[in-house]
Amino acid sequence: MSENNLLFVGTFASAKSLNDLSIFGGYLAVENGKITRIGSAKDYEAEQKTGAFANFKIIQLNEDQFVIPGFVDCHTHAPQFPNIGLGLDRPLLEWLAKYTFPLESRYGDTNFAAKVYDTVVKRLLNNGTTTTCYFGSLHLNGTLELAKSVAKHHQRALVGKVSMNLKNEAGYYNETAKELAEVETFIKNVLDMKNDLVQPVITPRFAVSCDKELMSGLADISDAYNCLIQSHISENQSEVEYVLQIFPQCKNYADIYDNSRILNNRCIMAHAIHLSDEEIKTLAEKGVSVAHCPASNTRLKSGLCPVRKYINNKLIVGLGTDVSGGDGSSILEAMRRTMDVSMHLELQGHEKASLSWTEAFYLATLGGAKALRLEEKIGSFEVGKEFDALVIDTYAQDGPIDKYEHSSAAIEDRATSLLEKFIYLGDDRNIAQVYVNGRKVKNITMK
Ligand SMILES: Nc1nc2[nH]cnc2c(=O)[nH]1
Ligand SMILES: [Zn+2]
Repeated sequence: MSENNLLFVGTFASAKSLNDLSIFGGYLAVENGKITRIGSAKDYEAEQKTGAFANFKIIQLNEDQFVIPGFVDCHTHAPQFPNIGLGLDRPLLEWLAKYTFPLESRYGDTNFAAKVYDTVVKRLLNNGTTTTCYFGSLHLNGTLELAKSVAKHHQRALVGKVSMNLKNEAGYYNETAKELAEVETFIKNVLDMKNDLVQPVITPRFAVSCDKELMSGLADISDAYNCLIQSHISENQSEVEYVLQIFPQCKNYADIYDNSRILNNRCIMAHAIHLSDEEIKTLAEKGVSVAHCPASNTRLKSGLCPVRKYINNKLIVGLGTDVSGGDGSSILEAMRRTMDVSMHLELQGHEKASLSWTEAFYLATLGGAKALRLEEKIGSFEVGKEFDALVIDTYAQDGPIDKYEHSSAAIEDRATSLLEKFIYLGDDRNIAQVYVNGRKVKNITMK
């Protein structure tokens, strides 16, 4: 029996598209990290008898347990985790100046960075986030510590060294030539790690912190290394007004980035709350994806992001926690906030704006994988994809979900109800096992 060959037997749920939730009972085989076979319960019985699975470690789930794809967090700030749940009394630009830049400035200290980042990565894996797209800080070596923590704990991630060259009160920025050189060194260092799970992402913070020269230089580096590029757009009304003042030649916020050549199908933009129809069209045409961060958008009083409208306009959308603007690091929580914000929009008169729990589940998994251009590898259960997955134990001991004898007779499909309950009520106590590329990175002993 090989530890590299795993055979899960039980119930599997994954979203194949926004409107196609697939739930089936049967088996799923993993060899060297990849899904190699999927079959029905009947196939399993038959093949088992032939000894076809003799070389597999069998993980037999009970009727209250099921397997789902790992969660994808398309946007969070690792260095801001010490501030999680603190300082949420100011809107964006004041919040950055008062709380965020002073904290991020400390990550020149690599010991401090290593300690914080280890805690961050462990917390996210415990929450079932198998893939994260991270903002680090301005510091080259500090952010390399983040890449090292990710590799050490076997998470899948995109890691970005933040770029800023415009002055701020905290003195937290770099001169342009130094910044461009450091970004290139950062990329080379991450690529030299030769870790298939970790890739660099170019990270101009936003147009308040970066001029056109820096952003165009970063666009060139992104093209040269075929790297993804991430930033923030149109999060807060005062931010939008300010950037239009400092880029008077640009007709709107998207135009600023377009002029710097950073809008393309390798680009992920966080927030995108206050976009005009023209900007939505530009982002969709360029193939830009949006990281929707509902917790942060509420806590920093930024606004209600019209996700349904974006999906209808063919924008690719994934979910982000955006710590520490966001007050939680769990994608389960982000799914619920997504449902709430979309319902608040509907209650305000935006027709059919609300997103269902199955749609939120899609955004948290395959939607996020698409947003990060990882859909060929992860996000759903298909033969050939890498096995990033969570084993869910619905009624875990001391967990948040109680088992009742009777629930609504209208809910016929037991497996679907278990997933629905987990999405509305579950937390990390229900996430019994976490796998990244077939390797177990969390294990709670199950009944
Ligand atoms: N929410 C959020 N928005 C930003 N815009 C620029 N930087 C940040 C940040 O750190 N957090
Ligand atoms: Zn952010």
